[in-house]
Amino acid sequence: MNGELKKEIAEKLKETGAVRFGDFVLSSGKRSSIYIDIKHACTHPDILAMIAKGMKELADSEALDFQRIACVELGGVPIAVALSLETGKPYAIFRKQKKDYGVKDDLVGVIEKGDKILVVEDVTTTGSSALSAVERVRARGGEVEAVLVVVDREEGAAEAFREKGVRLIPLLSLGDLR
Ligand SMILES: O=P(O)(O)OC[C@H]1O[C@H](OP(=O)(O)OP(=O)(O)O)[C@H](O)[C@@H]1O
Ligand SMILES: O=C(O)c1cc(=O)[nH]c(=O)[nH]1
Repeated sequence: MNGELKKEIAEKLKETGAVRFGDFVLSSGKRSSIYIDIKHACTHPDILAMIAKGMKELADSEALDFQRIACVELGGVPIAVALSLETGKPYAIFRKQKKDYGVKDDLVGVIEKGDKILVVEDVTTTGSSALSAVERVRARGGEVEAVLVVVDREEGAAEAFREKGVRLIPLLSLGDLR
């Protein structure tokens, strides 16, 4: 991704109040004095469009080869949808929990055996949420090409993915937003 776009995204995130300071409990149970609210930022169409453009540029510059995009609800959803529009590639969403009515599945969309999948996520801290997508893609016979994340907090996710043989590619790191 070009350096200008990266800077522009970081500035926009700060301007819209996506970088919050306080006392936060994170999804993993860890505490933090900073919280990056990409879900909120993505409600602004100009920021969402920039994120999608940045992810497409990053995927192109890393020569990522994929047929589909996948994510876990909720944070990954607007990103997967926007990147799908930007690339023309279909997306799939893993529910946090399987529904016990209707189609009774944990997947919205399609993942075929042998498909190369790009997993997208809003924020990685431990990486646990995005890893659940990696595991579920693999369980369906898909191959994870990489995980693209808007902000990696650099708190262990890259190592966790490396152990699973997956590359974590961040648009931004926490340090870019302080
Ligand atoms: O890398 P991790 O330690 O898994 O933390 C990051 C995850 O936590 C947040 O989601 P959250 O669990 O708050 O759920 P939500 O998307 O439904 O708000 C965030 O959107 C990531 O998905
Ligand atoms: O780890 C988390 O839950 C988390 C951290 C953060 O900065 N932003 C977010 O949406 N989730």
